[in-house]
Amino acid sequence: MVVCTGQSFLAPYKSSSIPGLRQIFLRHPSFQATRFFPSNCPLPQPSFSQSVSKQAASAGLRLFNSSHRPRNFHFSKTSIGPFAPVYVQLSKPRYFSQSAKMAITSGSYTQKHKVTVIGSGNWGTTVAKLVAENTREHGDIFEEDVQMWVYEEEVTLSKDSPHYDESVGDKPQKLTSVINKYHENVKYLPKIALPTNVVANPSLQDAVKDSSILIFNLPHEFIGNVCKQIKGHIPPYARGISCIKGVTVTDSDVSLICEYIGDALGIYCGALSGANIASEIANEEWCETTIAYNTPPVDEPGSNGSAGGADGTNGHLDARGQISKTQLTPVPQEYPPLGHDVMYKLFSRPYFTVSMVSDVVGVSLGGALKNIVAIACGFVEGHGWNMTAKTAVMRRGMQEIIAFAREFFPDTIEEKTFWEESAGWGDMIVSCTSARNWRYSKMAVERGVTVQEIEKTELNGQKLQGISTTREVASFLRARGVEQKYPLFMAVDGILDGKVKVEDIPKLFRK
Ligand SMILES: NC(=O)C1=CN([C@@H]2O[C@H](COP(=O)(O)OP(=O)(O)OC[C@H]3O[C@@H](n4cnc5c(N)ncnc54)[C@H](O)[C@@H]3O)[C@@H](O)[C@H]2O)C=CC1
Ligand SMILES: O=C(CO)COP(=O)(O)O
Repeated sequence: MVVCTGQSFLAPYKSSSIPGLRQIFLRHPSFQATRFFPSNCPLPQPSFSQSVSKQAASAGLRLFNSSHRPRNFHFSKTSIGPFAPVYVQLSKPRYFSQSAKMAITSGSYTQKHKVTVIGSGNWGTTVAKLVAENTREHGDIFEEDVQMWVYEEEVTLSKDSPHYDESVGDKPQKLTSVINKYHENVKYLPKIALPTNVVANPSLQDAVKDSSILIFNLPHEFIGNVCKQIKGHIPPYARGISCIKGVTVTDSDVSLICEYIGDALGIYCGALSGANIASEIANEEWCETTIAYNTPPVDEPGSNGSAGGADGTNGHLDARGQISKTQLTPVPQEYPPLGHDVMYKLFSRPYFTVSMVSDVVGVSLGGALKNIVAIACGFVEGHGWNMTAKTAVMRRGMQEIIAFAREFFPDTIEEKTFWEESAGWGDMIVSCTSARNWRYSKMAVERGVTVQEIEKTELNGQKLQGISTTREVASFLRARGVEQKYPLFMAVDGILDGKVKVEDIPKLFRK
């Protein structure tokens, strides 16, 4: 970590002093936001950019807005004075660098990361499986066993189940006992063998105890209650990844699930989202995903936990580019440093290609809002229209997702995430052609019943996130008086309510 002040901040970065340094990236929200500059700042906002550009040129460095940075490159965050973060790109991504590998494999860390997956539905169990394969493979970084918290329920194994036991008969059994005995989640991910180091645990507090990495993977409507239960039972330095597709709204505000988790628990939490159908990935069919993780400055190697902002915070920015209210406790130095390289090792599998980025807004909103569009596609197809109508819905839907991101996260949104990442168009396409929200809303229209009824009768406990997300987003937009800007989102809400007909959708777009 290099912290510099005033106009001379580029000097330590000269290529001669840091081998491999060629480019510097400024993270634009902070760059533009005068609030990060104290009143005695010698660099007034308008001239700041020019001044920095000139210095960069004279130092032989290229200077970019951070939204232009290439994919898959690691950026370490440092500060211009105590105010604005800067991303410094070394010529190689860090998780490919020899020194980083050596540091992790040399046995210099006395602690390993313990990993807990919170949730065990269709996707939760699939992620527990792939993560457990990796904790086995990277025994130098992670504890081998992966805890998987299971919302306990009873299941009955039928006579044709390979696990049917005459002595138990058709007596109900606890789902956790069945998972731990047969290494299969017979209810939410049947017929998939789980690694034996996935340990199903019905106690949330016991499952998260001492875990430095928490993977949140359950329907978004349950996250509030789960956070309440685990608050105070996790290490203060824990870090999270949310695989949840949804948002949290009140009438006045919308927040990303990963931010909601971070604020509720006092930790940093990133987001994983992509074109990911759990059953296909569980069968090890190839797919891609996107992980957005903004390594907090306190976790940067060499920061010694003291990457302080001007106001006594530890320099971490929230999803709107403002200094976060959450005061983070650094991951202790006894653990391998928790940044892109470790997260990559935890999730990447030969059949699960991971792209690491730092745009938590794009990744989270893409994953949440495409579920509304998937429901619209199901309605349209159930009505009897085909690919051209669905394409119109997808295009309109993506327009509304981007409009939403621009309206509510104007300082931080990196629109290229929607175009270039699996969490953007990739997820839109798969969700509108083969995922549950699409499939079951199509079925609802075909059968002339509501999607809510189909969820109850056909999904065996699984949830359609698109129903609640549509409701929440529509009510938020209405409360803000901006619903006319989002005709497709509002139409889906109207159809769910029985107030709008599917065949009326095209009328919404006539000028
Ligand atoms: N299934 C998939 O292919 C994918 C799902 N996702 C996302 O992953 C998240 C989790 O979804 P799935 O794993 O598919 O879940 P699911 O829909 O398969 O299962 C529902 C889960 O909710 C749990 N549950 C029920 N009542 C509960 C309560 N009161 N408190 C806590 N948990 C309760 C059930 O035990 C079960 O584990 C969602 O946000 C979804 O959008 C993301 C990518 C792929
Ligand atoms: O998010 C998903 C695909 O990327 C899964 O969506 P469903 O919840 O509609 O199955």
